[in-house]
Amino acid sequence: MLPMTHASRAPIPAPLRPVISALCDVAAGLSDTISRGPLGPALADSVGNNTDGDVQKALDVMADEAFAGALSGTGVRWYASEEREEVIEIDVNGALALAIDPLDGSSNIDANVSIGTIFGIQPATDDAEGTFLRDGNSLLASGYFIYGPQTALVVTFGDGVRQFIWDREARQFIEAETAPCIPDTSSEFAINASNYRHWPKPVRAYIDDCLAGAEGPRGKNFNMRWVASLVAETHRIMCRGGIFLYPSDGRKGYESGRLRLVYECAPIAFLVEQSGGKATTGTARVLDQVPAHLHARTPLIFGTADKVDRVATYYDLPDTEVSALFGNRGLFRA
Ligand SMILES: O=P(O)(O)OC[C@H]1O[C@](O)(COP(=O)(O)O)[C@@H](O)[C@@H]1O
Ligand SMILES: [Mg+2]
Ligand SMILES: [Mg+2]
Repeated sequence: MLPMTHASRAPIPAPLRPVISALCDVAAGLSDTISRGPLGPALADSVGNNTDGDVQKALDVMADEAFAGALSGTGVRWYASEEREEVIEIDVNGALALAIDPLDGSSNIDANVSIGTIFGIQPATDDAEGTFLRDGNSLLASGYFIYGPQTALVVTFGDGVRQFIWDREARQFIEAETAPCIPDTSSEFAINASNYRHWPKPVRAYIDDCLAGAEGPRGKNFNMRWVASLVAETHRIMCRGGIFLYPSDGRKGYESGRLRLVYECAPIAFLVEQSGGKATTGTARVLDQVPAHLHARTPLIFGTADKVDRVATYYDLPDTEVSALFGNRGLFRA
């Protein structure tokens, strides 16, 4: 089903309509299944491990198979999924490549907390894997479905961000007149604080300064959120600003953070930039990163532009300054 665009907005670019339509069909079905919770099939059961060693839940596999199975005839040649070791070919004549995190936030399936699907679409080359091992500047579109109190599609085609809400009665995604636009100011940060001891010093110093609130170098109070669903954190930040951090850390396997560049970070970075925000690794723009391999991870810091810029300044500070509790950091108050 093609989502219904708002009268005041441009049509969806013609070459992308079949694939967006297929993604919407699958997402609508997933939304129904997810919303039935314990009345439906067991979605949160562990069914194995993916190539990265992540535990796969039944819904991870169900979503991956549903998306892969819906793409014939949509112009998609290559399908790369977080849940599959290798790229698969859908249609030899297709001109598009789809990277997807079929089910994001799978630790929240059993808890009735918002989860989602993240995707990025780029032109296909003849090289299956090589198509995806390019920087994010080649993205034609990216977006996410959020399965929450509302099921919604938030998407960019490179010309701003658009939002389509799933109308359960009309059984149609209908475009809202307004799309989320990251505000310039916010006092919220999102990070999994249980990893504090593993973080790099600049991140620790940044969070120390937020936690110190009005009595610290920033001279103002902050609030913290952590949903553990990247789509839910992104949606909140798109709607009301703030910053999200999943840095690299000292744990084995987290040297480049947790989140995957191809399936999660680049698509989210494209949306965030199109919404007026910024997305970096802490020191470099996410969309300029070239994945070393299909499942490569990268640190991800995104949100309100000046907050993301501020984190970068902590990476530039001399070691003595980031190590000291507050040091002279009061010199750059909020
Ligand atoms: O459990 P942690 O380490 O806080 O990680 C939470 C992060 O992991 C993720 O769940 C990873 O995505 P998947 O659920 O697709 O593996 C993100 O949605 C979330 O931001
Ligand atoms: Mg994910
Ligand atoms: Mg996933």
